[in-house]
Amino acid sequence: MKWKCSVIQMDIAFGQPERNMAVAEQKIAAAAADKPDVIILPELWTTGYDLTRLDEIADPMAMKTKAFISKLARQHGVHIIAGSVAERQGDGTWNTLIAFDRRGKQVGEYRKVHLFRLMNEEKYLQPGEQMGSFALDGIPCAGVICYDIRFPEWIRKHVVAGAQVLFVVAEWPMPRLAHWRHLLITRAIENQCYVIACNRVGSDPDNTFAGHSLIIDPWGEIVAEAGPVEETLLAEIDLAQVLQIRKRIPIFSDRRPELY
Ligand SMILES: O=C(O)CCC(=O)C(=O)O
Repeated sequence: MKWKCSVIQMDIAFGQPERNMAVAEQKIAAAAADKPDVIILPELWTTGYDLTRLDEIADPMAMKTKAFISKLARQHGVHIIAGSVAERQGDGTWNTLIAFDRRGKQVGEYRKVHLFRLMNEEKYLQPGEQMGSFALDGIPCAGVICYDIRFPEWIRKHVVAGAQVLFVVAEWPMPRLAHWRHLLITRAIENQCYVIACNRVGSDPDNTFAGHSLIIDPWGEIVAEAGPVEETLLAEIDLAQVLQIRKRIPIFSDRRPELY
């Protein structure tokens, strides 16, 4: 099976969900003209890192964002990994990835497990406790968020559970661009999976973000890479490559987890 993937590397207006949703709607419609199978948005694309105003701007149970993305997925007949949104529930807020299939059915929901202290996430957000596994067209996938890629054991757990495609949504700052690229390439090689990573661009009051969204094959080769400004990255991936590479170097039969 082949998938055409559109990675929407967008700027995000700080703390302005209505405006960001209107921009995303236009970008999704423009991307849909190329008839992709999957569209992916970045982390916290409705609010950005406006953490001190989350009480006001987070989406209760992510209901509004879910209804909005479900409609767009159905309308354009495309799977949408709708980045992550600030999801309010009770007294807590989570940084939550949501995934919809091309019929508009929600197939995945993942609350960021590793909160990033350097950007004060732990002061304003609750950590998730569950894995981010889901399936699209019968292909096992996983979705993780930004800082999560620094935890190889967390990604490995998803791959051991079956994931062949790893979606990464991020607001990764420019000063650590080299880490972003090396970590993503390494996660693809060591897990023999596709990595489809969407980062934002632009700035907020504290950070400038790196862009450089990436599509990486299970051999670790870069299929497509964006630059540091807004763009929609489009590339086709051949999912058969995952099993071919896993057969050629059978790390999942050779690993010795009883010793680790
Ligand atoms: O790990 C990093 O350097 C960046 C992580 C990050 O920006 C995030 O998780 O939001």
